[in-house]
Order: sequence, then structure tokens, then C-alpha cells
Amino acid sequence: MSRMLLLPGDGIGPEVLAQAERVIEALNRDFGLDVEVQSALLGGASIDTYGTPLTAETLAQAKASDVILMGSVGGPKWSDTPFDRRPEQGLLDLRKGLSLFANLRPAKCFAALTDSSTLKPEVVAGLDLVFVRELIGGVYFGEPRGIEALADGGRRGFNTQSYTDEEVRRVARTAFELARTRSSRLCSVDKSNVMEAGLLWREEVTMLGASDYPDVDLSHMYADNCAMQLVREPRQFDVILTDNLFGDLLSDAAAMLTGSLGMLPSAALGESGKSSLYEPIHGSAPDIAGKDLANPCATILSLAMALRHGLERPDLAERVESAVARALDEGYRTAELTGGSHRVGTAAMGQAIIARLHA
Ligand SMILES: NC(=O)c1ccc[n+]([C@@H]2O[C@H](COP(=O)([O-])OP(=O)(O)OC[C@H]3O[C@@H](n4cnc5c(N)ncnc54)[C@H](O)[C@@H]3O)[C@@H](O)[C@H]2O)c1
Ligand SMILES: CC(C)[C@H](C(=O)O)[C@@H](O)C(=O)O
Ligand SMILES: [Mg+2]
Repeated sequence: MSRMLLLPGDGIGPEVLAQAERVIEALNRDFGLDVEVQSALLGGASIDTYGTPLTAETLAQAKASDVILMGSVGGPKWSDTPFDRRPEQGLLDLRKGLSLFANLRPAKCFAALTDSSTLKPEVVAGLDLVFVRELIGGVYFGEPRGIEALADGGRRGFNTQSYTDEEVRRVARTAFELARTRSSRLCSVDKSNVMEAGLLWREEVTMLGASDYPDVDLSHMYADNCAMQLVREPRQFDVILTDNLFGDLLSDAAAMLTGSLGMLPSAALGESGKSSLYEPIHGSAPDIAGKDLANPCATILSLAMALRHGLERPDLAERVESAVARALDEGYRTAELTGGSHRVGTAAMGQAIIARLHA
């Protein structure tokens, strides 16, 4: 028996996670999955109940779980509170508290959605790349940070971009290992032309590649060029290794290559054998929350990643991914996706996927 913790969060989080939960129930009932599910509050929902976005109990519960599946956190209700009491801080504390340093964000264009991208079909058809985003370092966590009053009466906001050699090496290892299971090509993305932390990043990745992964074809790219190349010719990439902030930005941009932000799953991994966290890359989408409009595919595909990486059930991961592909092939589309023949809401999309688990 494996243990899974569900953290629905805020906005569309509970809506999309409810669909993933139905998939888990179906897998437990019909396909030999043996997962015990618990739920807890995270983000704004936790602030409203406990006054803090992540309680010590929930963190302990997460540590005691094999895998954690999260919806999304945040929203306008909490956007005026100090950083340490914002919903997003709960997620950052969870990632840090579990030492989840490597964030895999696959951007895959399903055949049925080739026409749903804002880019030409011939640019995105067959796209299949993965970001390996460093997740618990960089400017998100660097000190000092703050907003201070200046002598002239003005104010200064400041954050610190910081990486140690070991922080770079451990996430780079994940990326090199992943590249070996794919086409053995790795592109490391940084701003080593501008930042010392970027220069150290490039040097460490280069040294690690030369010493431990000479078989992997390593290239480097500046982050601004990478943003441009992603929309110019995205299929040149296979595995992209990058830092916390660039990975956040570039993965949202890459989402549109696949048709929608609502399609991209993610896996946050730490040391093997420890708990890992799975979540769609999108946010709480306050503009569509509570309307049965959200696309649950990213969350259901995140569950597939949990089955593959955390629960050692690659067979069930493939079953879930195939069910998503089939639902799309048969024309099921949530509101934000173009094309298709069955315009459905969040719950009906979940149902369409569950119905295709058996095929
Ligand atoms: N991992 C997370 O929990 C996470 C990620 C990103 C943003 N956020 C938070 O979410 C809140 C809203 O942020 P935002 O509006 O900038 O980003 P967002 O990702 O919530 O939404 C951006 C746009 O994409 C659409 N969208 C997102 N997910 C969708 C889905 N599954 N189906 C259909 N459409 C979808 C939204 O309707 C919106 O128009 C903020 O508080 C932000 O901090 C949380
Ligand atoms: C909500 C926020 C902390 C988070 C991030 O910036 O990492 C989100 O944008 C993401 O992509 O998971
Ligand atoms: Mg993001």
C-alpha cells in the first residue's frame, strides 16, 4: 500500500484535483493500484482555516507520504498579505521542506492538439521536450531580500540570485540522467553573460558533463535566446536544464506550444526514495474558478507522472496518458482548447478520460 496526499489548494485547484481523484479511484478499483489517499489544506485554503499557508502537520503528512498531488494555490483574496503569509509561500515551503530540487516539466504536443497551438501546426507537431527546472534555489530563495526605505524617501526592492556549486550539480545530474534515457542531448540555459550565478551555473554543468557524462551532447544557450528559439523552432530541444526563475517563465511559454497551459504536468523530485510532489504547472486561474471550465488534463497527467516516478507503476502511467490522448483524439475539449467536436466542462472531461482507461 502506497500513501498519497492530495492538496487541492485554491481556485480551480480543487476542481481539477477532484478529476484526478476519480482517476485514482478507478485505478484502485479496476487496475490493481493500491494507494491510500489523504487530503490536507494548502495555500489560501490553509490560511483561511489555520492562519498559515502550510502547517507543520501538513508538512509532516507530506513527508510521510510516498507522493503528493497538488492542485494550485493563490488568488486575489490573499494577494495583499505579506509574502510569508501568502498562499504561494506555502507551496515554496513545501518544495523546500521536502528538498525537491528537480522539477520535470514535460511539454508534449498531443497529436489531436496540433491545431490548438497559437503556432503553426508544422512548428509544433510531435513536440516532446522536458524542462528540468531547479526548484529550491536561485532568486526565489536567495538572501537578502526585502523592500527597504531609502534616505531620499524612496524605496528599494531587492532579491538575490544565488546558486552554490552543489545546488547546480545535483539538478544537473538529474538532467544528464534524463537525457541519457531520451536522445542524449541536453541544453543548459542561463544568463552567464550577465550574472555571476549564471557563470557558475555554466561552469559547473560543463565540468560535470565532461567528467561524468561525456556521452551526452551538451549545449548551452542564453535564456533570452531560448525564449525566442522555443517559439521559432521548439523541436530542436529535447531536455532543457535551467534555473528556478527561467524554468518558471520558459515552461509557461512552452505550454502554449502544446495548445494550453491546462495541458502541462510536472514532477518535483528530490533524493530517491523520498516523497515527491506532482502538480499542474498552471495556477489557480481565478478568472475561470468555480465555473466548471478548467482543463483537468494537466493534473491528470501529473498523476501519471506520480505513477511513473513515485509509485513505480509505469504501466498505469501509460494507461492514463493513453486515456487522455484518446479523449482528445475523439474530440473532447475543455473551453480554452480550439477544435474538437465535444465541448465539455471539467467534470465531463474527467469522465471522458476515465471512460477510456479501459480501452
Ligand atoms: N503552482 C501553482 O499553484 C501556481 C502556478 C502559477 C500561478 N499560481 C497562482 O495562481 C494565481 C493566478 O495566477 P495567473 O492568473 O497569473 O496564472 P494562472 O496559471 O492561474 O492562469 C493564467 C491563464 O491561464 C488560464 N488557465 C490556467 N490553468 C488553466 C486550466 N487548467 N484550464 C484552462 N485555463 C487555464 C487561466 O484561466 C488564465 O487565463 C496567482 O495567485 C498565482 O500566484 C499558482
Ligand atoms: C505559485 C508559484 C510559487 C509557482 C512558481 O513560481 O514556482 C508557479 O508559478 C509554478 O510554476 O509552479
Ligand atoms: Mg509558474
